[in-house]
Amino acid sequence: MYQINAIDDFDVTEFTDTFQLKETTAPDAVLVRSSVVPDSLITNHLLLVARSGIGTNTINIDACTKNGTAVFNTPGANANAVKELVLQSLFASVRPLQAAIDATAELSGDQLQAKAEATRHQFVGGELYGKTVGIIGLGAIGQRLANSCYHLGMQVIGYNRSPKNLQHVQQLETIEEVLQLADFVVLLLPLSDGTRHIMAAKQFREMRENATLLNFGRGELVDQDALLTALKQGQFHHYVTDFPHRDLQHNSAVTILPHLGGNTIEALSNSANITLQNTRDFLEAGTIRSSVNFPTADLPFTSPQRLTFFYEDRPTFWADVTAVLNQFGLPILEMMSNTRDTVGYTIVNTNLIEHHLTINQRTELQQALSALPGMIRLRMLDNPSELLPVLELQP
Ligand SMILES: NC(=O)C1=CN([C@@H]2O[C@H](COP(=O)(O)OP(=O)(O)OC[C@H]3O[C@@H](n4cnc5c(N)ncnc54)[C@H](O)[C@@H]3O)[C@@H](O)[C@H]2O)C=CC1
Ligand SMILES: O=C(O)CCC(=O)C(=O)O
Repeated sequence: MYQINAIDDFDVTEFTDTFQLKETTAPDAVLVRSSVVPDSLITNHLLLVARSGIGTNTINIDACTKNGTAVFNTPGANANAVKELVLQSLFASVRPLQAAIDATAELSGDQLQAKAEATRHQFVGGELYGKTVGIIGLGAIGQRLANSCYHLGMQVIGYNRSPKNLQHVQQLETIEEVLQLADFVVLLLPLSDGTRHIMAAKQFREMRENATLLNFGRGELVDQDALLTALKQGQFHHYVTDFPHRDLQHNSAVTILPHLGGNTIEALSNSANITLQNTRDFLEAGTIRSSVNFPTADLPFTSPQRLTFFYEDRPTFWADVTAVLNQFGLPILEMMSNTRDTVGYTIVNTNLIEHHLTINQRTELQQALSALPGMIRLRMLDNPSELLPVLELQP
C-alpha cells in the first residue's frame, strides 16, 4: 500500500485500494493544490508529486527530475473557471456594481425607488463592447478568454511566446505592442525564470493611462515596486490581481482577490479527479499522463510484471538495458519508450515468473539495472489486475 502525503485537502475515498493518506516525512507520493512542496519531502521514496491545478511553481521540478520523481498537473481542468472569473472582473472593472449595491443597502424609508434612482449619477459605468483586450499568454485559459471577449464584441489582441493558430485574436510580436493598444491587459502566463517580472517599469510606461491590468497568472509576473510607482504616477488606471500581497492592500487603485481563479465546484472536482487518477495510474502501472518533467508513456499492462526506467537519455543506454535483460533471460513482451529534453522513460512488459526468476535473482536484476550509467529510477511492478492469475515467486 502506497503512503501518500496530502499537503492540501483531497478526498481519496475511491482510491483506498491503492493508497492511504499518511502524514509521513518520506511519502511515496505527494498530493498538492497551491501550497509549497518542501524540498525535504523529495526523498528516495518519492515517486510522484501530483498537482491539482496547472501552475507547478511551488514544486522544485529540477530536484524532482534529478530524484526520478514524476510531477503531474491537470492542464485545462480549471481553465473555464479562470476564464469566467476574468470575465467577471472585466465586467466589474467597467460597472461600479459593488458600490451601487452597498449604497442602495444603506437607503431607508419611503420612496425607496425614487431615492435609489436619484443616486444613479454616481454609478455610471462603461461597456466592454468595442474596447480592446490584450491577452498575454494564449494557453488553455487565454484561448477561452479570447473567444468569449470576441463574442462580447471586444477587439482581441494577444501575445504568446510561440504564436498560436487562433481565430478571433490578432497576435502581436511583442508584449509592448499589446500594452500600447489595450484597454484591458490580462496576464495568463505561468511563472518561470523567463516570465518573472515580465511586467516591469519599462512595460508600465507602454500602457495606456485608462488601462486596467488584470493578473490571473501569478503575483511574481509583476515587479510590484515598479507597479506601485506606475499606479502612483498615473501610468495606468487600475490593477486587479488574484494574488494577495500586503504591499498592495489599502490602495484604491488595486483590487485583490484571494486566489479564486480555479475555485469553482466544477474545476476543483475536475482537477482532483484527474490528479487522483494520474496518481493511481502511475503508482500501479507507471503510466505517465500530463507530467511536466517525464515524457508521456501509456502502455496497456497486459503482462504479469513490468519494468519502468527513467534515465538520462544517451545513445547506448538501451543496448546496456537489453544486455542485462538477456543476461537474466527476460523477455521484452511489449515496450513503449519516449524522451523529453535530456531524459527518457521506458515501460517494458515482461514475465518474471514464467522465466523462473527467484526472489534473489529479482533483486540482482534490480541492482544490475539500477547500476547502469544514467539510470535515475528503476521500478519493477506487479500487475494489480485481478483478472490475471495469482503468481507466486519461487523462494
Ligand atoms: N488564478 C488562478 O487561480 C489560476 C492561475 N493560473 C495561472 O495561469 C497560467 C496559465 O494557465 P493555462 O492557460 O491553463 O496554462 P497553459 O500552459 O495552457 O498556457 C500558458 C501559455 O503561456 C505561454 N507562455 C509560456 N511562457 C511564455 C512567455 N515567456 N511569454 C509568452 N508566453 C508564454 C505558453 O506558450 C502557453 O500558451 C498557469 O501557469 C497559472 O500560473 C492557472 C489556473 C488558475
Ligand atoms: O485553485 C487552485 O488550487 C490553484 C489554481 C491555480 O493557480 C493553478 O491551477 O495554477
